[in-house]
Order: sequence, then C-alpha cells, then structure tokens
Amino acid sequence: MTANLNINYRSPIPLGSTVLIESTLDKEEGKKKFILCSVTSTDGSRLHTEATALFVSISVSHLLRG
Ligand SMILES: CCCCCCCC(=O)SCCNC(=O)CCNC(=O)[C@H](O)C(C)(C)COP(=O)(O)OP(=O)(O)OC[C@H]1O[C@@H](n2cnc3c(N)ncnc32)[C@H](O)[C@@H]1OP(=O)(O)O
Repeated sequence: MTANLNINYRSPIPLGSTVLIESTLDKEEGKKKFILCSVTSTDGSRLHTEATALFVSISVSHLLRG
C-alpha cells in the first residue's frame, strides 16, 4: 500500500516522446519498502522526473477495515 509518494518534475516531457522509466528498491525495513524512480530521455541525457515512494505491506483485513 502506498504510504508516501514524492514527485519532482524537473523538465517537461514533449508530447509523443518515448521515455525511460527506472525504478529500484532503495531499502527494505520490515514491512516498509523504499522505492526510487526516475523518468529520463531514452539516452539518459535529460532528467524529466524523480520520485521516491514508501510502500507498506498490509494484510487483507487492513483493506476490509476501510
Ligand atoms: C493516475 C492514477 C494515480 C494513482 C496514484 C496511486 C495512488 C495510490 O497509491 S492509492 C493508495 C493510497 N494509499 C492509501 O490509501 C494508504 C492509506 N494509509 C494506510 O492505509 C495506512 O496508513 C498504511 C497502510 C500506509 C500504514 O498503516 P499501518 O499498516 O497501520 O502501518 P503503521 O504502523 O502506521 O506504519 C508502519 C510503518 O510505516 C511508517 N509509515 C506509515 N506511513 C508513513 C508515511 N506516510 N511516511 C513515512 N512513514 C510512514 C510508520 O512510521 C511505521 O514505521 P516503523 O515500522 O518503522 O515504526
């Protein structure tokens, strides 16, 4: 489940362009997973977007609790 999501938009993405999206597991602490993500031009020369996210593992009962 997404607990936190931060997105920095560094440069616009031209309409119709192809981009490279990379995401990696930065670290894992118990039920917390910290993810890094970037969106760049396909040759990697232009950074469009950087993001970090925290995902927390949940049980099905967490969803049912609402
Ligand atoms: C175009 C479409 C775009 C779609 C965008 C996608 C949008 C989505 O992802 S939709 C989902 C949005 N997310 C939600 O609705 C989640 C709502 N929140 C929750 O359900 C709960 O707060 C949940 C599951 C994240 C955490 O609850 P719970 O399982 O009880 O864990 P809890 O005990 O509070 O915290 C666990 C650990 O995470 C940490 N933690 C929890 N939330 C955060 C947070 N926001 N920031 C930092 N740390 C956090 C706690 O500090 C704790 O750390 P530690 O174990 O070291 O003490």
